[in-house]
Amino acid sequence: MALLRFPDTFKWGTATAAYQIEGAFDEDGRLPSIWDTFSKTPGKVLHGHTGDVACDSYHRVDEDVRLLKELGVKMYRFSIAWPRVVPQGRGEANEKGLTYYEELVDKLLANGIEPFVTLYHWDLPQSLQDEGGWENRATIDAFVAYCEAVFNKLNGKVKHWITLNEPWCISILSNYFGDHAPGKKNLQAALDVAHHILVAHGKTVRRFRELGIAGEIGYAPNTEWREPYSSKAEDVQTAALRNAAFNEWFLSPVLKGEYPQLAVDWYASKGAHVKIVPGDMEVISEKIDFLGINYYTGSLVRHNPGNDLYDSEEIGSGYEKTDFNWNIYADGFYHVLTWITNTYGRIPIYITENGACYDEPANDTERSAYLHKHIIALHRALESGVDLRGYMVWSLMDNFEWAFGYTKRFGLVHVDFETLERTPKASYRWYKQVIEQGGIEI
Ligand SMILES: N=NNCCOCCOc1ccc(-c2cn(C[C@@H]3NC[C@@H](O)[C@H]3O)nn2)cc1
Repeated sequence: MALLRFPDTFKWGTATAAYQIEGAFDEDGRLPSIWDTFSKTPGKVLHGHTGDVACDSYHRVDEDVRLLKELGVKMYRFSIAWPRVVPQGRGEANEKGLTYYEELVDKLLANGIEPFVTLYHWDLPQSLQDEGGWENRATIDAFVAYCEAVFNKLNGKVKHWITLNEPWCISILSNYFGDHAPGKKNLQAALDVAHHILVAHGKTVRRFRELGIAGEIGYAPNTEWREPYSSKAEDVQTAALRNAAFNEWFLSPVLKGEYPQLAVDWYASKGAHVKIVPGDMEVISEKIDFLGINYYTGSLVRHNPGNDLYDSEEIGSGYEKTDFNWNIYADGFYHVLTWITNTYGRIPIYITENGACYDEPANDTERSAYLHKHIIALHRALESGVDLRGYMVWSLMDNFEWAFGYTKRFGLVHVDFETLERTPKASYRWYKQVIEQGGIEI
């Protein structure tokens, strides 16, 4: 057996998000988010599950920090709930909300764990949604003001900041497919949301620099990798379109100041357009310090007119799948990372999410096998010149997996949602060893 070692500077971590783990949905001044509304709307979330209690992490900071310490991670990515910090969405900040996060950060630092903060992980204050949410450009400045309140509270303690998590999910999944909050099914609305969150990202980066906040700022798009089923022109074109619409749509505006023309033209053929105000693209492409990349899956695709928004069909057969019914496609991880570097130039990259859903604890060796495959792909990318700085497993613990509620388990730690008891899984022990040895056996 050989050890695939990562550089000593490479940071191993894990990740969670506020609405998925905190609970305490109405405590200490928190007001509803769009996910409180969505999860309480019949038929939106499996079994009517909500984030009211979740993993009760709001009340179990010491227990969760202990799990992180024992795991041996050097960084922990979590998100800050806007509805706790500025409950009305704009206006007065809630000191109890800010203090909760300061205490969490202090406990992480006291345990030698670097906090990696996500400012927006989907929990938009409902009061802003009542005014149009991200479809309304006014929400952009509300977001910048919320971020400024957090920057000022945690400046000097938090050194890595992420503006948005998975802009594709925030915009397309939530406003075209309607699977996530607020559950709209309108392509123009989805493109409006996508553009406004990108402007909000850029304005926040600009404010971060103006305020002279310590540390680095980036953002975390989710990526997938689509390969053409055949060398037929229509299949090659379809794969290019899927990669443009999923990956480039949220990378090119930030890293090149332009939308991918292939997808712009495709959406125009569907009657949808990006409403760019002069100056927007310069704001969106305000230089970032690092890129967070989330990767889970990919597939072959082929041309299939009318099958979906992109006249495409994903080929699922022939791949092992996780319990999320996603292909296990580790080569796609290598391809997307090298493609990013070749397309946009060398930029520091943290893997801000990679992980697998296996619902039965007995299948947890499958989770370790998934991680093993993807860490090999990561090492290949590193060896190929990708500037990889760290890797965070999604997720530290089983949690509220959005429209699937508590039925889909991504955690290294099992959570009994009746008792809230945490139990490290075999994959927790496997990952602990990876961290200790700084790499994996092959
Ligand atoms: N109605 N038709 N729908 C068709 C459209 O579905 C096609 C694809 O849908 C998707 C795509 C991607 C996801 C997803 C989930 N995670 C895991 C979370 N990441 C952030 C963190 O919070 C984790 O929980 N990352 N990505 C979900 C659904």
